[in-house]
Amino acid sequence: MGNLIWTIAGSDAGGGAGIQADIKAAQSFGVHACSVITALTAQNSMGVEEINGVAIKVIESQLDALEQDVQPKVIKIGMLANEQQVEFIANTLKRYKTTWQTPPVVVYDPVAVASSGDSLTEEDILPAIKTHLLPQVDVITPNTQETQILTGVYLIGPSAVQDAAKAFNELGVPTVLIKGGHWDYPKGYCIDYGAHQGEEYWLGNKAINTPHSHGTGCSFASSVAANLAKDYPLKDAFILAKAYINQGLKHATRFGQGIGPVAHCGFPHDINDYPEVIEADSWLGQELDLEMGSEQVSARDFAKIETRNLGIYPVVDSVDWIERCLKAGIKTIQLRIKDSSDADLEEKIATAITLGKKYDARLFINDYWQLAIKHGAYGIHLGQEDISVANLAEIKQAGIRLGVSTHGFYEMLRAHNYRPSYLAFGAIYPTTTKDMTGQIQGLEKLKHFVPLMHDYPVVAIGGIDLNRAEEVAKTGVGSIAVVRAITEAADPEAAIVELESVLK
Ligand SMILES: Cc1ncc(COP(=O)(O)OP(=O)(O)O)c(N)n1
Ligand SMILES: Cc1ncsc1CCOP(=O)(O)O
Ligand SMILES: [Mg+2]
Repeated sequence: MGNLIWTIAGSDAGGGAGIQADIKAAQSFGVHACSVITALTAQNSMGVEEINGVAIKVIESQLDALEQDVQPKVIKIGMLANEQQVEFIANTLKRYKTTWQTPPVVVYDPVAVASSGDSLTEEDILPAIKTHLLPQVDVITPNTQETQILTGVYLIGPSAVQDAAKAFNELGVPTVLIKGGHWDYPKGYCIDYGAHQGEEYWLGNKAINTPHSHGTGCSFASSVAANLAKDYPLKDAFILAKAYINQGLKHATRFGQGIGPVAHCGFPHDINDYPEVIEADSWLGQELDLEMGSEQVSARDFAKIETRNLGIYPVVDSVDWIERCLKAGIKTIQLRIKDSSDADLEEKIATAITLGKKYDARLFINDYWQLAIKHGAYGIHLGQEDISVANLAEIKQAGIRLGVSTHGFYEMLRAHNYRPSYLAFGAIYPTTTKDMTGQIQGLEKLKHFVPLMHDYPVVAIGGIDLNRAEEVAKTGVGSIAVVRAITEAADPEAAIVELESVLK
């Protein structure tokens, strides 16, 4: 069931962490949280006074009541008070994973110590966590201290962080998100590390200087859980969780006499709250010793486009279509030829560029950036894989605009590193034009993407036809790229007029 998670965690009487934080974080992302309470902690902003673990039969009855009603896609685990609870939850998760039609994804925040420094367990539960619980966990979100305690790896540098993630893999957890809030490497920065399905992600930003950080761990893990429940890919859930915490730390205030709680302010809509996707060619990448791809020649700040509203943007595969659309008044267009063995490729590209100039239009060449530079194109459109291998410095030096494809929040921020001329976002809907399996973004993500990236011209692409154009236009997007809505229209010229009128 989407848009719903279970959180199995402790109650914080102070209202800043535990179940209370979990519910607020999930709610901020539009996700409902069912709550199974493992302990009633007596704590306030100054410390933990009592833990009060809940009896197993009471935990069991909460779980049974929920199981009879709703089976979530994601279960978030937080504080477990004693060894008995760890074993019981581990066995229960094992049963869910083997008997439910869709096994739940388990996100575990290994809460052992509160931000006040006080222990949050009644006894030493470490051996039970390692033996019983971790093999049932899919995603773990430890901080520096929890990583060191659980793996025995001391985080002295980036390679130690990678080693710790591998140690978690060996303990049975496939996906690891290590939070660097207390790591302070490089000095003054907060770097988080993710390892998932053979991919690695480093996210970073300047540390936010506030003492009021109570509940960040719970809120981070619940944000990850909520966004996974929405079927967002792990890397997007990771980005959103970090942006959510940054936003919350910036707005955090004190309520009592001690450490105040992280604030819960809804979906993070300010790009300044988002971390940098750290790549090898950046200053942070060098500090972390990340390896540069051998072919990569990077650059940023590409030529600007004179407007943010690129209008209806046909993406077509022939010179004939280019000419037909330009004659019909189109001002932004792309030549997308996917057959690189086409004998007349260069001639087609050169002719399309000449036509673009004749009709005073913004003509982008997809993929063939060398030919586009050679023939003086207005712009080049590249995919995420292409920006790792294309010579971006040459494109920039030629003064040619660069459009970049993005599929989700992680790729959005990766593209933002290069400050391209526009950002494309898609596929918004399923399409038969290109295999976009697992990359359908939907309208809700576009609604967030447009205000976040308001400094760029934004192009929505994928499965958009006349019927859908209106809801897409309502997101405020300045351009809609289409293939079939024009090339398969009974009357392409009329389709162009109708699409343009919806976007205006
Ligand atoms: C406007 C626009 N947006 C996205 C794409 C897709 O480009 P890319 O990711 O390079 O994939 P291919 O088009 O090469 O299959 C696009 N072409 N135009
Ligand atoms: C090239 C491309 N990139 C993302 S979706 C897409 C195809 C869009 O085609 P259509 O408008 O026919 O769905
Ligand atoms: Mg391409």
